[in-house]
Amino acid sequence: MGSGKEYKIPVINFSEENLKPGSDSWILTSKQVRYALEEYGCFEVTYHRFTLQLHNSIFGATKDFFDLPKEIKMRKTSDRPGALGYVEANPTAPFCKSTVCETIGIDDPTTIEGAGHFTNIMWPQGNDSFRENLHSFSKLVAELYETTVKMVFESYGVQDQGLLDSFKESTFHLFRFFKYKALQKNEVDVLGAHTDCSFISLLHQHQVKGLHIKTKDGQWIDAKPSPSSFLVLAGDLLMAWSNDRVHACEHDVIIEENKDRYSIVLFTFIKGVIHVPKELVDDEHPLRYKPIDCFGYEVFCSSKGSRKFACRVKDFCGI
Ligand SMILES: O=C(O)CCC(=O)C(=O)O
Ligand SMILES: [Fe+2]
Repeated sequence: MGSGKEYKIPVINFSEENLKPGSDSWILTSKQVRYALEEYGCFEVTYHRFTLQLHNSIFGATKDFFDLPKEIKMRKTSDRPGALGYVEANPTAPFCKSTVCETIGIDDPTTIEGAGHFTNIMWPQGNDSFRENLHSFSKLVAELYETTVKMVFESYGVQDQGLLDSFKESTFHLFRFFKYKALQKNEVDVLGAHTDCSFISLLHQHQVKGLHIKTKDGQWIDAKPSPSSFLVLAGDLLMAWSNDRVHACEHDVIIEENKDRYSIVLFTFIKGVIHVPKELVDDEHPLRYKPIDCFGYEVFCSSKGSRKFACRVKDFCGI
């Protein structure tokens, strides 16, 4: 089939040793990250600080949320333009084509205030364990994001520490829990192939498989769930920032099992405008994108009516 090449999503270990900036193993790991993002638009990352206990407690919290009555889940939690809170299976909705999926968006879960704000709306009487799980888990995933960004900057020779710091300070985190209700036998449910409009998305699945990744030459490969790893996916904004060096990862969720499937995604955006760094523009790679208003792009994507809109980022800000 295709080129006959056997594809496997690259696995990269963010061990303590590999994460010492400047060390040989840091440089090697950064090269692996860049290669994976350019060739696959994604990689699987194992992280020494991520324990089985954290995996179990965050999915416990996810289930607690979805067990709430629908009228509570539907409460408004954000005034941000373009924010989508609770979304239920609706094959005509731009965001959720699946017939069995429900999902909730949580703004800013890495701050105590953000985690507390969401928790208090859903549980006005308080739910300390939910708030704690949400906050500690999302902070850990944000560490993976920050390390990935630092490695990407360095591996492209973007040395401006001010630029890196301002990226870090202006990152906006949007967390999403997903539940796909168990299917009846012989049914198949599909979310719809798409790339994310984020800068980077970090995804974690619970037991039931479903995520598929499309390779550059059009083959689909399974991204199997693992309790100890995350998938790091390049979104449209990273592709644009890299002046098309990084490949935005096209993916889909296809469910074939008659068990509930849970997944969690941390979508990261940059508040404000980003531009292609000068280090990534040369004769071979002329500038392909105008400066990008990241939230404007998110609103543009959700207003398009379809997640399949081809190469949305080029329509939004391509040159
Ligand atoms: O449920 C999943 O595993 C992924 C969901 C997804 O790709 C998305 O919402 O962008
Ligand atoms: Fe996605």
